[in-house]
Amino acid sequence: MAQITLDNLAHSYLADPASEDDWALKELNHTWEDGAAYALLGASGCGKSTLLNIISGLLMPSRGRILFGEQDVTFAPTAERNIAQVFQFPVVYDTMTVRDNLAFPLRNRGHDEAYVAERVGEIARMIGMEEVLNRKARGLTADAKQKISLGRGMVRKDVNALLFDEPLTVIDPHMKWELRTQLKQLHHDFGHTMIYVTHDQTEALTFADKVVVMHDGRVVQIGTPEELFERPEHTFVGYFIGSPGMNLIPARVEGNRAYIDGAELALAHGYGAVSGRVALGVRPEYARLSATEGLPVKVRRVEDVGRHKIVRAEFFGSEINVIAGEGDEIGADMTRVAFDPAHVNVYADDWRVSPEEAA
Ligand SMILES: Nc1ncnc2c1ncn2[C@@H]1O[C@H](COP(=O)(O)OP(=O)(O)OP(=O)(O)O)[C@@H](O)[C@H]1O
Repeated sequence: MAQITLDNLAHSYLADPASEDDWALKELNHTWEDGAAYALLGASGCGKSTLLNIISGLLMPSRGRILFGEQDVTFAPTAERNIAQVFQFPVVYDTMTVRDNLAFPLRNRGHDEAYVAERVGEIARMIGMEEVLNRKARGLTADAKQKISLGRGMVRKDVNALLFDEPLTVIDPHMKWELRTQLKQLHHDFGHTMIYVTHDQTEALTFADKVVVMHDGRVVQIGTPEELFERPEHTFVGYFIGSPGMNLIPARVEGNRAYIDGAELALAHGYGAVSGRVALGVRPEYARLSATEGLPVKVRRVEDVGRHKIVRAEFFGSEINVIAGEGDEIGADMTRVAFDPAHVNVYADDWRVSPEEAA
């Protein structure tokens, strides 16, 4: 297992990049801790595969270095990096049995048969394939084959890192949850450094210790699921994570006051002079409708989604979402919305502004 350091890393697919937009991966400095589980999360085209391919050695970066531990592997081929990879679609040997597929990476490294048998047994148990170890992979469902790919990716204990590129794409929805849970358990048991690429926030948040959120070729935040929820560093994180995402309310901020179209709101913290395109970010979970308190709002629609209600409303000409409890009555007198001040974030030009006392 190794710590992975990305040092001034950047990549452009163009020979002669001129503007910011020409960089598929904008400059990135970060150390991925040894043994941690990371998810790389972002919308299609944001640069996830570019970063993963640089880490795996399929792509040489235009700038910067990548280190595994102390070793500079920037220009080392994939085979020399000692990593295991699991891709979107299963990569299995159809003519081999499930057992031989799982054993392949170990035999390849010259492990003795006793160790191979023990380890294959352990992995088969974890992916629930003990009963089919002697079957040929041919004829198994796509789900089962992808489980073999996952098992094969995890069979070696001595890899520097395990890289997953949207590995649950072909998995039946009802099995996704189960496999994700198993992966988390495997990570817990074996302590591999894992990097898991996905555009699905649920996958990212349930799998990872730390989520790396990418937007437009840039890493906009690296944080625990809780940090991403409570303190999105960029409006994209607020919008992309959460269902519905964070409300963004254009405002003017002076000290510990915010002004929305002339209406005044007290903030929990003081801010310096905030300039640029300023907005308040409030998650729907931290907004509540009231008959007496808060600023005026017009309820447009209430969606009952089972565990809670999503209220779609109009607030100073824009849409605002509020999450209400399952049993909450949304009466006609609910014409105000109040925010929990401790959970209001301030943004300037899309980046979160730190409160003065915390700066
Ligand atoms: N081989 C390539 N040549 C030129 N441009 C590329 C190449 N591969 C990717 N790009 C561009 O680089 C940007 C980042 O793409 P990348 O595939 O890394 O994103 P992604 O987040 O992995 O997307 P997806 O989830 O759709 O795979 C995109 O604008 C894409 O069009």
